[in-house]
Amino acid sequence: MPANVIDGKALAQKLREDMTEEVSQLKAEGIMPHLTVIIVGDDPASKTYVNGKKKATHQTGISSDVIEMAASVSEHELLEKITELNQDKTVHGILVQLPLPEHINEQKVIQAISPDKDVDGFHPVSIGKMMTGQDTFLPCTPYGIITMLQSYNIQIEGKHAVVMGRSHIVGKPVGQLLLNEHATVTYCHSKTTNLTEFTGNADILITAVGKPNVIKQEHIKEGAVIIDVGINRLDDGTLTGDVDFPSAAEKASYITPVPKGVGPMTITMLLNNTIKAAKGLSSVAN
Ligand SMILES: Nc1nc2c(c(=O)[nH]1)N[C@@H](CN(C=O)c1ccc(C(=O)N[C@@H](CCC(=O)O)C(=O)O)cc1)CN2
Repeated sequence: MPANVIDGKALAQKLREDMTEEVSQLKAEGIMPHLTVIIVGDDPASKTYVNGKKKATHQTGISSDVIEMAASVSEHELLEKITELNQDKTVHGILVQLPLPEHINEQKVIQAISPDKDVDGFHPVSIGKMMTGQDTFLPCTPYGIITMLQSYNIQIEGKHAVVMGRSHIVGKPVGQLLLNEHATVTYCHSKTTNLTEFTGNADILITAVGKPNVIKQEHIKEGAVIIDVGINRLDDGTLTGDVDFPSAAEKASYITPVPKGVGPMTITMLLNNTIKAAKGLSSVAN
């Protein structure tokens, strides 16, 4: 039987409708959630994602602004801007779009953001809290993946989840969140040998490697849940994931498409985190 397709776009839409309600309630209480996004340089993909964030906040009633900095900006200048935003009580969430130019130390920048405003969930304080199962901002793409699985009533507990990729943004945190939900987690990466031994054993397979169509039907287990985080733009301009969708869909039980799978959930969870930040700040103020 062909797989059920997990419709990330529709789920994101539904969640955003609920968030719009919540934002209007917050506004009625005198709280105006505000997100500030910093983009450095003019990478076209980053610009698209930042525009998506701006549009999504606007549609949900969250106020936002985008600070554009030249690719030549110094690390010091960027850190100063973050310090200024940390002190600004009208700003609830701060996000620095990644990647940054090579002369800027990404970790230093992430660590400069106040953990109270870390809506990306990348600060070591947020990561430490996530690892110890405490309430915190969760990284948006991994959080979106868990939300998708839960919304489709896909069992995580006791399942073997295999994560391909070990980036700070997706691979590592999604494995931790799956572990928090009581999955048995295996990480695979570029140095893993006998990769198909692992992928073929996965009840839940998360691919975040950025290589078009590397996972095919023969690499997966019958009935597996396939979550494709890859966003690969082909020469003809079309987007494709890490998974060969048509062949894998014949064998999987659930599968996410690219586009309109995991992608729309990333920005949705950012909205969720911004609302959470706004609520947190209000309780501090009261
Ligand atoms: N500070 C951050 N930087 C980056 C993050 C992040 O979470 N925080 N993640 C990615 C990029 N990203 C958000 O920033 C992102 C990626 C993909 C999508 C998305 O909706 N994709 C669509 C396709 C869009 C297209 O046509 O290009 C989909 O898959 O349907 C949203 C956000 C790296 N940087």
